[in-house]
Amino acid sequence: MNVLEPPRSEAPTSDGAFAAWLADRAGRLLLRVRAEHGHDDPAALKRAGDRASHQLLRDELARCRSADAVLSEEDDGARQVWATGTAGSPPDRLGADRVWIIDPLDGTREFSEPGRTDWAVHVALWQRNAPTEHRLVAGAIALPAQGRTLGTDTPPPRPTTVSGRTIRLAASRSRPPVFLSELADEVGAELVPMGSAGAKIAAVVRGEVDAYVHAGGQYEWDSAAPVAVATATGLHASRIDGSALRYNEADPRLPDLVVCRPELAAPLLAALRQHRVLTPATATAAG
Ligand SMILES: Nc1ncnc2c1ncn2[C@@H]1O[C@H](COP(=O)(O)O)[C@@H](OP(=O)(O)O)[C@H]1O
Ligand SMILES: [Mg+2]
Repeated sequence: MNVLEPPRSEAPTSDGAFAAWLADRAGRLLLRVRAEHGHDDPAALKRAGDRASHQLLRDELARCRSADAVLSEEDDGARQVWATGTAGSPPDRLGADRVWIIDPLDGTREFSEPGRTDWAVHVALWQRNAPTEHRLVAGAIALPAQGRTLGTDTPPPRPTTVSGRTIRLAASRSRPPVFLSELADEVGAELVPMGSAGAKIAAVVRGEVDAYVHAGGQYEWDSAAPVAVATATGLHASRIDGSALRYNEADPRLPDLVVCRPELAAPLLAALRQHRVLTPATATAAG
């Protein structure tokens, strides 16, 4: 879906359309930041992109969804794990009924590299009374450099299965799990290195790859919106042990996941079972 930028006042009322509208707006801003800064100072470009997108998302959420809580990668203390005995008061989001889980710039590294299109903006809505285990009721992935936004308001159709060709398995280009090459050999897959969890899950949604497997570290904001879109499309999404992905937890770490065509879930999870025994799921090739 391509969303033309509407005037500020015309934020959609439905949460799904609002998520897509908001992610798209932040994406357009990031394109401007990238064009204005250039790539001479990648660290400064990353900082500028993170801040600009976070501020836009925060401002619009405060303006249009003021009663809801927010969990953003760029919030101070976002990575804090809350447990009984933790000093201070728990974050608002833990008592809220509706929480927007946002990653203002996923694939920050790729954003700072010229010509790369594998970076994204994630906007998801978690709702306490939702009927699913992940409780994500709306979400959108903006892929600004690809000129598209995928969202739950108009989920793309599930990609058709192409039989007889090699399975394509998307993997982090900078932090792939150590076991991934072996796993790919075992299931007869080729690895497709890519940046950004959102870009990789969007590639599964669009049928450009068949699966995405990650282990070794991530946070809720890295996968919430992409998982909302993937499951709305009918794809499988779980932890690599097959258990449910859960969001708005006291511990925001969500270190591993598998997103794939439904028919690949059983063989991939069976192969992953062996590797989880052999390799701690927290290990990555590059640390
Ligand atoms: N081992 C790890 N620990 C923490 N975060 C990780 C990680 N591996 C990947 N991620 C995060 O997951 C997102 C996708 O990573 P990758 O591009 O390597 O697939 C990135 O988000 P950000 O770009 O928002 O920081 C990255 O920081
Ligand atoms: Mg991220």
